[in-house]
Order: sequence, then structure tokens, then C-alpha cells
Amino acid sequence: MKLKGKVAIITGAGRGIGRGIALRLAQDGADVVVNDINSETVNKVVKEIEALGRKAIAIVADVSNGTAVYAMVEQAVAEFGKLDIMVANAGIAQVKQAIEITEEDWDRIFSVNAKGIFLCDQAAAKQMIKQKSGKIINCASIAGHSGFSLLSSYSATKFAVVGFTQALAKELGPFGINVNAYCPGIVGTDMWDLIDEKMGIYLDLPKGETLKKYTELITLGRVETPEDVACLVSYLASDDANYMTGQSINICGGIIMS
Ligand SMILES: NC(=O)C1=CN([C@@H]2O[C@H](COP(=O)(O)OP(=O)(O)OC[C@H]3O[C@@H](n4cnc5c(N)ncnc54)[C@H](O)[C@@H]3O)[C@@H](O)[C@H]2O)C=CC1
Ligand SMILES: CC(=O)C(C)=O
Repeated sequence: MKLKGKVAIITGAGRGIGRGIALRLAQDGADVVVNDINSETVNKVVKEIEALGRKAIAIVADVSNGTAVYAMVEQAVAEFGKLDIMVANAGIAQVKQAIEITEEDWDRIFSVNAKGIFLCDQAAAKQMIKQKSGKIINCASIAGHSGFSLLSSYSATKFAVVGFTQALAKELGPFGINVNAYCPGIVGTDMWDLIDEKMGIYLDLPKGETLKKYTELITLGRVETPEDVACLVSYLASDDANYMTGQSINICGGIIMS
């Protein structure tokens, strides 16, 4: 159990990739703070983690709200005494042609995907600096390494995550804190159901066909699962990754290679 005795916060963990990461870190021995804006789903995930014999608490908070994020970290430390791992996973998608995106659209997606990462990382870093150790793990995407058509605002937020991850790694290295990001490809979650449906309208494709078209780009020939992503996050959260920092790692079945 490589994360035995560790305490982790995972944001956006009520479903999808975040849930997969929460369950995997618990299987590896960590106690887990399960965050989401959806109270029903977080409570279900807490029960799943307790069934694995680990401690878990639910914290319903919007990662784009600084007061709520700081209160979440404070509550985690009050409950468990420390914070070893912050997985800033929560994110939203937006499928539109760039010429159609409104200022409100742009501000909304940046407030969750970029500002949310900044707030979670900053609140965690302040606690981890006191401890002189910690692992901050941000969710980017392959869309943060290569722009995706009809996902321009989304891609821009993920490029922002990659840049912030590098800069923060440089600032926090002297405190024994590692900062890295994971970059999934096409993961079969509710987010991709939405992308499939909305892109299908632009591409004039029936439901399921956009996902099929994108699946043809995957070298390993199948859609990614949350568990595939969780394997990388489990590594980044562990002592095995003590010499890795500032990296944004593609875990995408070979859609893009670099
Ligand atoms: N599904 C995919 O193919 C890929 C997803 N990603 C990224 O992975 C992360 C998770 O994505 P999925 O699990 O697929 O999405 P999802 O939509 O299935 O799940 C996202 C979860 O985050 C929660 N959430 C949304 N806004 C929030 C907020 N403001 N505060 C707290 N929680 C919030 C939602 O309630 C939901 O439970 C996102 O950052 C996404 O951009 C990256 C690459 C590929
Ligand atoms: C949702 C997402 O990040 C991709 C690349 O599909």
C-alpha cells in the first residue's frame, strides 16, 4: 500500500475521472477528501471508499470559489491533521466554434478549469509549505498540448494549467513539494458523452459517431477509462515520483506523442 497514511483531496470526484482517482488512491492506502459540487454523488463515493476500509469525508464546494476552497483545505486538515496530496481534477467542457464563444462562456470555463486549479493549488501549497512536503497534481489534457477544433476555450484553459504547473513546480521545489499534471486523451465519461452530442451537431454526425471518429485516432485502439488515468495519478502521488516535478504527462493511448 504505497499511499498508506497519506491524506488526499480529489476535486470533482463525484463521478468520472475524479471518482476513479479517489477509489484508486484509497485502494493504495490513502484517506480521502471527496470534493464535488454535487452532494449526492460525493456521498456515494465516500461510501465506496469506506467499503474499502479507508476513511473518507465529503466536502461540497465549488473550486472556482476561493472562500470555499480555503475552507475545504482547512476542514481536511482539521479532520486528518495534514494534507499530503492535492489532486485538482474538477473541470468542465465547452463545445463551440471560437467565433461563437461569448465573454460569459470564456469567463465561466476559465473560472473552473484555470482559476479552480490556481485556488486549489495555492490553498494546498500554503499547508504543504508548513509540512515541507506534498504532491500537487493538476488535471490538464492532451488539449493542453495541442489545440482541438471546437474546444478552443477548453484547450486554452488546459494550456494555462500546463504553464501554471511548471511555474508552481519551480516555486515549490525548494519546499519539497512536487507539482505535476496528467493529460488524459478520450476518456469514456459524462464529459465525453456531452462532447460527442454537441460536436455531432457541428459535424452532422448521429450520437456516438463523433466518439467513434476520435477513437480511430487512438493508437491503442480503445477509449480510455478513469482507471487508466488513476494509474498515473497514483504514481505521481507516491514516493516513487519524488524526483519528478513540473511535468505534464500524456496518458492518452498514444493519440499524441511527445
Ligand atoms: N473525459 C475526457 O475525455 C477528459 C477529461 N479531462 C479532464 O478530466 C477532468 C475530469 O473530467 P471527467 O471526469 O471526464 O468529467 P465529468 O464531467 O464526468 O466529471 C466532472 C466532475 O467535476 C464536477 N465539477 C464540475 N465543476 C465543478 C466545480 N466548479 N467544483 C467542483 N466540482 C466540479 C462535476 O460535478 C463532476 O462530478 C476534467 O478536468 C476534464 O477537463 C481531460 C482530458 C480528457
Ligand atoms: C475532453 C478532453 O480533454 C479531450 C481531449 O477530449
